[in-house]
Amino acid sequence: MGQGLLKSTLEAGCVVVGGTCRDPEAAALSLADLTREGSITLCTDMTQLAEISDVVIDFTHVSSVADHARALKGAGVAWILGTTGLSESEQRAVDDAAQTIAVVQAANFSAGVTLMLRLAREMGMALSAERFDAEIVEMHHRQKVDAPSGTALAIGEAVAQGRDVKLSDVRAPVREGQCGARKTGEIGFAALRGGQIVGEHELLFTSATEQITLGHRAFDRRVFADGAVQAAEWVRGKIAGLYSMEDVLGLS
Ligand SMILES: NC(=O)C1=CN([C@@H]2O[C@H](COP(=O)(O)OP(=O)(O)OC[C@H]3O[C@@H](n4cnc5c(N)ncnc54)[C@H](OP(=O)(O)O)[C@@H]3O)[C@@H](O)[C@H]2O)C=CC1
Ligand SMILES: O=C(O)C1=N[C@H](C(=O)O)C[C@H](O)C1
Repeated sequence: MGQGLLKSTLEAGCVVVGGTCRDPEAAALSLADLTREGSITLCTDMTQLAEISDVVIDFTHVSSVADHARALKGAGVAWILGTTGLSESEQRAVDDAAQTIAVVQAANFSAGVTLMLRLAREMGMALSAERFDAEIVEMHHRQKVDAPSGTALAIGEAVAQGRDVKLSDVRAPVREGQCGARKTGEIGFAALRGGQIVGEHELLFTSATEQITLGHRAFDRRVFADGAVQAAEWVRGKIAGLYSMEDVLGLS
């Protein structure tokens, strides 16, 4: 995502002042085609990057989230956060930072998935848990490190919200072996991995007599990068708070 974000940001006419990397030499080489030598500052920590930035776009790894929250909150810099797979305590660090700075957090920055979340909420509201079993299937590239995807979990949250329950109370455990019959009201997840699949999500509501599905397929990772840059342009001048891609697209 780093390279795609750099391309999208430059094409949008924003000034890219720098980025973080664990190995500046390797990063400089891989970015050589995209930047003039010395035109961006490669920082080894977020505090350094925050000092020179108005907005930071962050698609990295969960292990960095708490540090990034501290650094950006300390510097008063807006944060566009796309990293997925956060634990409850990492999410608390994000929520805490959002008391001081503007944060746009989305598990998926595409307009299609943003709309899908709204539709999933409405379907959850309309299709009762007693009659319709809700299941979510996602497919991604072989390098993805977290499962289910952040998007799949966000879809699950949206269905649960529509049904006025907490996802943590109804999330089905991973099925394997003698796992027993499906419980009424459960929301189940299945994650498939292979090749270079960009990101596919399907929400299925199945009753005894019919099935309705809602799906999204991303063809190019560019869709996430462009959405994140749109969020970065939108967030400038916003007061502290936790915003979503629905806010950015004016759907909230
Ligand atoms: N919200 C959305 O729309 C989308 C979200 N994502 C999410 O963004 C994140 C990044 O995805 P992707 O770019 O594919 O992942 P990669 O593994 O390709 O890249 C992760 C980057 O994070 C950096 N990094 C910083 N700290 C760590 C660490 N402790 N361990 C590993 N890497 C670290 C690495 O930098 P370096 O090695 O250079 O030091 C690396 O370049 C994931 O959480 C993914 O799910 C992805 C696509 C869309
Ligand atoms: O890691 C990815 O690639 C993606 N991650 C996000 C997720 O976990 O939902 C968004 C998108 O599906 C691609």
